[in-house]
Amino acid sequence: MGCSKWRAALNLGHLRGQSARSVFLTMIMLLTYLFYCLNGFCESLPRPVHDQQSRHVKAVSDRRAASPTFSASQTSTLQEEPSNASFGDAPSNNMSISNTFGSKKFPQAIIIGVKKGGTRALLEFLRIHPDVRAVGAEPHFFDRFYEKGLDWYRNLMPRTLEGQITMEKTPSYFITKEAPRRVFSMSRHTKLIVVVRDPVTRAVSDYTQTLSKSPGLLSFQNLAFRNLTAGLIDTSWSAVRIGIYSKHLDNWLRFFPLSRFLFVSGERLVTDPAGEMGRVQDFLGLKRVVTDKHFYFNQTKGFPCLKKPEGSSRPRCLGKSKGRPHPLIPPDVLLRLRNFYRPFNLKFYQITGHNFGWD
Ligand SMILES: Nc1ncnc2c1ncn2[C@@H]1O[C@H](COP(=O)(O)OS(=O)(=O)O)[C@@H](OP(=O)(O)O)[C@H]1O
Repeated sequence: MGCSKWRAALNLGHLRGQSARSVFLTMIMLLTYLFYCLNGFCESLPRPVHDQQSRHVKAVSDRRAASPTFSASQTSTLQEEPSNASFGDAPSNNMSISNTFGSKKFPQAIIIGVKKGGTRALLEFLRIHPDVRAVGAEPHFFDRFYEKGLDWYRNLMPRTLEGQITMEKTPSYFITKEAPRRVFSMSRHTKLIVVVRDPVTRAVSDYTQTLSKSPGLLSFQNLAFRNLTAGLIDTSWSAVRIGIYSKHLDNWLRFFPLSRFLFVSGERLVTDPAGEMGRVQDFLGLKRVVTDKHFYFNQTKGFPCLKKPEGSSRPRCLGKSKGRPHPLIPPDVLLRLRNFYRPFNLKFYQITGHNFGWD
């Protein structure tokens, strides 16, 4: 009898010991996760900018607690210093808000345009690269939110580790008059990427987007022409104006040398994404990690898609608003528009030293 009681007691003790061990292990796991999150590693997925704005308040208090350390993590070409100290409380160099797991830095490279050029595709393709970290949403700092200040802007950026490049894309920067001066003030060394696409197709794509939001919109030709019978193009319509690339580029060239730009062909980004990504990675001083192994052509979508996008192990194409069918525009309307753009295109080819083949 004594023996069986002891055996039962021993079994129970064994069970209690096991459950205590699993509670202990769970606690350890929870604590590790908590520590991991506190250090910003739960933030790897892109958040809407507004969400990030609300976190700004917390970040300001974080910053007060953390002593800023100069980031020696970047290579010499990518290490930046804002050249203009006139921004009220703006930092005098790219001091980083650092912790053990990286720090937030100003972007060393920005995709500044053009709207409907293929900017989202380029950013998503770049994000596969382990040395690139980018904001998912468009920050619109240099056009809409400039008064919020550089600290606000930097705080939107993801944390980067040594050797990683911070990036963002906001296609409207390319046509914003004040943007070149503002970007220059942040850093004269910022690398500028412009994805350009045939301005006629781009205009139709732009129109398609507006039409999807306002179904009662006037026809393309009604908006594109000041006088339809005389064939006078309405350059005040943004869908037309954005495509005058040479004019917008002139504005940027007053601040940045041509060597600071990379012009990516929106057409080649579709027909040869790996080839175009090779040029982009070279320009950014990155190892050519993103190659043809990362892409496959999705027949249904009619566009290249990623085999393994950032943070996922499954293939993924861009959303429905990217690569959607365009309404049919009368050929004579397109021809007139093409004739309108020709001299501007030629000037653009001349400046950039690259014939994009739109004419
Ligand atoms: N891989 C892939 N998948 C889908 N779409 C692709 C891709 N590569 C380039 N494109 C072209 O990108 C066009 C949208 O350009 P943007 O991303 O610059 O648009 S936006 O300015 O951010 O709204 C979009 O324009 P539309 O075809 O008019 O929808 C596409 O032609």
